[in-house]
Amino acid sequence: MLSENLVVEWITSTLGITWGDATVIQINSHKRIAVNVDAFDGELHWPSFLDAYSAGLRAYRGSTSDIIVRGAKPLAVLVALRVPRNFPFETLKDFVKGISDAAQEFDAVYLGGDTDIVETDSFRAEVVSIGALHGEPLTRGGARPGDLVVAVGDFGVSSLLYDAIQGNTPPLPLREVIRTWLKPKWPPVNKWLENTAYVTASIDNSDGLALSLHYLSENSNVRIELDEIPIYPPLLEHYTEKEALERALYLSGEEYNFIFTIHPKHEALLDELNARILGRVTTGSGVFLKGYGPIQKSGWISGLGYARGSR
Ligand SMILES: Nc1ncnc2c1ncn2[C@@H]1O[C@H](COP(=O)(O)OP(=O)(O)OP(=O)(O)O)[C@@H](O)[C@H]1O
Ligand SMILES: Cc1ncc(C[n+]2csc(CCOP(=O)(O)O)c2C)c(N)n1
Ligand SMILES: [Mg+2]
Repeated sequence: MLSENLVVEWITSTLGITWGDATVIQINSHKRIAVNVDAFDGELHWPSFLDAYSAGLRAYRGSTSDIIVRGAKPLAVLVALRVPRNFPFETLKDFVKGISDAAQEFDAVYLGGDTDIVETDSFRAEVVSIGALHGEPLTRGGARPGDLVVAVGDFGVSSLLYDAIQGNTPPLPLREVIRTWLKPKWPPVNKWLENTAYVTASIDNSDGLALSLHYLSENSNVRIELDEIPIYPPLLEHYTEKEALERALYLSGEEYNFIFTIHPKHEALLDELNARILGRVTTGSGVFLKGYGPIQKSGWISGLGYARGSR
């Protein structure tokens, strides 16, 4: 049986592709662009509570998050669509408007794309996001001992939402949870782009907090020691503290929180970036939380669901 990590490990090692968020292309000695493609799949990324317009916003932001987290300013987007023949046209229009409006927030141009109409009932959009780099591109590999580990927003919204729609929680103000889930937890983007020179490493939380922290730790060859996790407060109302913590760590993908590292002499910037200190980078390996111990390398792996990662 196939899983994302099995396939991606084979492709990247066979073709010599560097594992990471968006890829960077050097245009000439002083110009670089960042490019990312991300699929928005009707089965995997479009839960029933999501209206078509919001799905379009998310499809754009899911792809564009990867270029912003590398320090690039969004410039343009291309979208390939695979649409079932019996798909409601109005729903499709709303989806495309969502993408277009999300791009407009950054003055990014919707340049073009491709459309296939198919007989099956599976909808899919591939979103290519292109951005301009004005400084050095950020990677997952630049964290150094002594740096602060920081993040924007709370973790675990997805876990609460998926449990609630399956009827596994007591009734909750779902609208509010969905609104929080829809918002990418990025720093104010202009402030972020002005200050990427002070950031040493970065990643966005698409596959869960624990996996994201392990990727930072492994790529930077450092140990991460955390003092606290910003848990989405409603989780603490519905689960025990340990359960809420583990949900935030291991079941928290698709939230797009920016997680990054920064030298402590730039701590004053954190307010402007809406970021909170979770802990510190030290020498060694692994990810640890005070009072909890080692954090497992576990999160969302396509094909396995929420599972332990090998990579
Ligand atoms: N089909 C593919 N061909 C070539 N490279 C791929 C393919 N699928 C994934 N990769 C590469 O593998 C790495 C991991 O991919 P993945 O999609 O998990 O990136 P990510 O940024 O972690 O994901 P997300 O879309 O959740 O933000 C990336 O460097 C990506 O470019
Ligand atoms: C029913 C249900 N359960 C769980 C999830 C969670 N989920 C789906 S894709 C993904 C990671 C981001 O995708 P990608 O890595 O492809 O960008 C996550 C966390 C869901 N959407 N629906
Ligand atoms: Mg990513």
